[in-house]
Amino acid sequence: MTVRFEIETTPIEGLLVLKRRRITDERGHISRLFCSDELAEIGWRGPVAQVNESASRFAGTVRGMHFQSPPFSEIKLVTCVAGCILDVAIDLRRNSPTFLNHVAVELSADNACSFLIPEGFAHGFQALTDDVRMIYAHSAPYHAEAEGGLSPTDPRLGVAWPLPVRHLSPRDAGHPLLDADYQGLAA
Ligand SMILES: Cc1cn([C@H]2C[C@H](O)[C@@H](COP(=O)(O)OP(=O)(O)O[C@H]3O[C@H](C)C(=O)[C@H](O)[C@H]3O)O2)c(=O)[nH]c1=O
Repeated sequence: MTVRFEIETTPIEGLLVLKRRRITDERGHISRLFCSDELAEIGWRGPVAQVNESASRFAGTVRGMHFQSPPFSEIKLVTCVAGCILDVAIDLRRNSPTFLNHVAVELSADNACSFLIPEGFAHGFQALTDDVRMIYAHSAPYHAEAEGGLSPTDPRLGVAWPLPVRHLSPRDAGHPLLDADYQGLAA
């Protein structure tokens, strides 16, 4: 039973939305971004290997769709601490009944929600406001050689970005479209 988070399931097994319970007083509030005890109950095995933060200056910016291949597959806990984004996770697990399906959730500083994304998923987001700030907890360290990416505008993925896609990095703009026999990631 989690105390610090309300857990919301999604149509994809293992992919969860965590709403942080805030402790408020006249000064403002405090909430827990990560809790190993509580997250162990819902799939986060092992330590936090790395925490990243990123800033996206302009609404419309899309970053993604990124993943690390085995043996560096990672669980991600994605949190928006300023502004608002549409966050998207795509199931790349080779034998999953929801293979290549995705879930999109709005994360914002105001709604206090984070996205818990298991191993075997690609992740990306679109900034819906200017001046978005993100915090990521990763269960595995960054390994550039294991990094992979899918095109965020691949029609086969069918992600409905709310705003015109802007400010893609050259790398993200260059991800190839999926070919018909794409097999996804092994467990
Ligand atoms: C993630 C990472 C990146 N880098 C280097 C690699 C590039 O030279 C540079 C920018 O990386 P990238 O363009 O992948 O950054 P984002 O597009 O913000 O990617 C991030 O946002 C998407 C949505 C994600 O899901 C990724 O997990 C996360 O990496 O930082 C590092 O040195 N260490 C790291 O841990």
